[in-house]
Amino acid sequence: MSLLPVDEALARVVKGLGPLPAEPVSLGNARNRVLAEAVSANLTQPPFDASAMDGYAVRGDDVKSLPATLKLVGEAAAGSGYAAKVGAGEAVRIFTGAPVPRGADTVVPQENVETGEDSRRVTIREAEAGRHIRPQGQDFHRGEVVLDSGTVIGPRQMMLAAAANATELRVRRKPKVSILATGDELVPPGFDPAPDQIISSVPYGICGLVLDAGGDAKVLGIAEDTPDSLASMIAAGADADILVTVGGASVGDRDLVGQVLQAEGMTLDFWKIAMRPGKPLIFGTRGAQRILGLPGNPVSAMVCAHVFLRPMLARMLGLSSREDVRQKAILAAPLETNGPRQHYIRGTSKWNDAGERLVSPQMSQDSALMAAFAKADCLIVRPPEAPAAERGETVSVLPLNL
Ligand SMILES: Nc1nc2c(c(=O)[nH]1)N[C@H]1C(S)=C(S)[C@@H](COP(=O)(O)OP(=O)(O)OC[C@H]3O[C@@H](n4cnc5c(N)ncnc54)[C@H](O)[C@@H]3O)O[C@H]1N2
Ligand code: MOO
Repeated sequence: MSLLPVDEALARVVKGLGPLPAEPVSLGNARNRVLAEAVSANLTQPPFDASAMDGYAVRGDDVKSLPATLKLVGEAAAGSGYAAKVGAGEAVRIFTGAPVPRGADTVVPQENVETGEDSRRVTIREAEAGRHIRPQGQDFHRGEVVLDSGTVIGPRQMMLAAAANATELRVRRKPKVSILATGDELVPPGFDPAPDQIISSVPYGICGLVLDAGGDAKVLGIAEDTPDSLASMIAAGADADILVTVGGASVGDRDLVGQVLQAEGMTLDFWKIAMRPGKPLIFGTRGAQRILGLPGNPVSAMVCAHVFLRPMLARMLGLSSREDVRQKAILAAPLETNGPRQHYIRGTSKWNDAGERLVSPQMSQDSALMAAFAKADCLIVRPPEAPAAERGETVSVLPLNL
């Protein structure tokens, strides 16, 4: 029986997933959240015609012929403007950010002005009428949409929202992902493993990926390889939007996850796909909950999370554009003919002078190798039965450092 192709599996995994409801968040906590509603400016910026230089505010008409000696009538500083109107033959000392006083239409930088012994007069040496003023509303106007719904809030967007005086934003609720490891050989990080035990590392990788993708991650712990232990831990993940299990997905006598998930109410959608690594992937639903049963091999689990879990989270956050971020790269070493499964080959890249990505497949593609995987920067995506590829050929890669 031929295995389910990756693209079809992906379509089934994201089917019916849409943006989660909106919730408020204070601006200081908004980093990496996704706007559920557009942000409109609550004020106009700059709120007044502002000086862009330290210098003198004058009337353009008065500096048509230079040098021009003008009467110094006052001062406009940032935060305290000059209340009166600048008249003919007058200049006002002004600082960057200060409101340009009425009557003036030009700021002359102080480098172009001479101040003599008489502190009531200044001589303008060089000037360009109309220069060095930031007009009111040059950045944005009150009521203008400054950030669209669906925008990911980064540092620049936080600054803009603050400038627009929006102190609370409406963002998508974070998708809740609970992560359950399974296997009698596993102990949590920080414990002393017995000779036949290893550290449960995969949940931390999945946790990091979920946080990076804008979700909320909860590591549930480690279930033993018994139906009872699995069932009670699966119950602990009932409130998650997505329950992720790690391990026990294959065909071994202790690989119980698929059966127990179904006994606990999961409707199985698929189990096993044409993917390498990641063949034993399980996917099903339990009410509104999505369940992803990842293979235990660390690289298999993480590659499946990149290919399936990230797009699920993107959909729930209203970020469909993040689903396929494949890029072109040039092979720096040849590749063999591919088998029947879509192969995600771990690769490392260099960039040539033309800015092209040159990718080398890592020596070993064993799906248990975490140290090599941590050094990889992309996955070379090889379709099923792809013919052998020569050095210099163009391939498609999925960047890992998203
Ligand atoms: N006879 C067959 N054997 C296997 C097949 C197969 O088709 N026929 N498929 C292989 C493939 S491909 C994969 S991938 C693995 C997946 O197996 P499971 O999902 O059942 O995973 P486990 O057996 O539980 O573990 C595999 C491996 O990963 C380690 N592991 C598990 N959980 C963690 C964790 N939380 N942190 C770190 N490492 C973990 C576990 O100790 C094993 O070494 O099956 C192949 N076998
Ligand atoms: O599919 Mo397994 O994930 O090849 O190692």
